[in-house]
Amino acid sequence: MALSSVIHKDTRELRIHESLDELSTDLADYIAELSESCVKERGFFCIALSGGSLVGLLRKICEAPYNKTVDWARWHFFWADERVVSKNHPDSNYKLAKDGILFKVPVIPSHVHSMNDAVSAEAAANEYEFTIRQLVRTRVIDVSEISDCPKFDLVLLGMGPHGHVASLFPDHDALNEKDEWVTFLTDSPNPPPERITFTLPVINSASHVALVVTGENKAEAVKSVMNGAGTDCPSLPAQMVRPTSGKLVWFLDSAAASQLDVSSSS
Ligand SMILES: O=C(O)[C@H](O)[C@@H](O)[C@H](O)[C@H](O)COP(=O)(O)O
Repeated sequence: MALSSVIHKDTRELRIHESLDELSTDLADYIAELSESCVKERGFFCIALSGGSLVGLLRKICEAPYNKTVDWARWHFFWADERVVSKNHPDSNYKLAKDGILFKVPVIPSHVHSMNDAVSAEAAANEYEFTIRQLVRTRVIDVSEISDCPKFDLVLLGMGPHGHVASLFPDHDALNEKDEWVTFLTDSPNPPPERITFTLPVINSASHVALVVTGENKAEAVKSVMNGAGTDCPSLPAQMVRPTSGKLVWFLDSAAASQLDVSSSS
């Protein structure tokens, strides 16, 4: 598989691909390797998904050889964010993952930790945090040595054209949430207005975070994030994603990377 270029920007790794097919294969390789090492080390692989184009780019991990070689029975699925709609609604991130991934590979139904769609956003957020707390207590989910936050093995995020990640939008109060692991919003600038989301402390406590960003309309935000200094940048939530002790990888296509200076590529 031809990896177009790998760039290191301080602690971030950028993997830039000429085609979406290459990107999807590299993403599958990356996740399969991570799953293997986490299962060997801890017996589980805890992965949190977001919505959007990311899910389509996970298609290769559902195909040969990964559909047979990955130890799916050890996977636990979570959502980094969810829209407050019923699970069979076209806007549901659970439905997106169910149709795009969960139907295609041998997952264990009790390992699929989706959010409750039958209660209010607030109740569903509280319930989800409670579920995560139980799984931290039993060490299905690892715990951060630095905070008492859950340490997901992998949090997969997309990024909106204005730099939002999960359901953390530019200049929104949810970016300031330091105590809760899961929060909710009723005024999302993108429809639907009600959403549930991991908070930044949880995202930044993960042992691996991958941002999967494609398309020309993301190029400017990608450039701003890469050139921005510091993480105190509520106008650009993606810049606030900097795992405390974990690894951060950006999977980009050449359109999303088109405004970057790639002269330092290796
Ligand atoms: O439910 C959501 O809205 C998503 O989790 C959101 O954070 C998404 O990942 C970005 O908006 C990027 O989406 P695209 O890749 O489709 O642009």
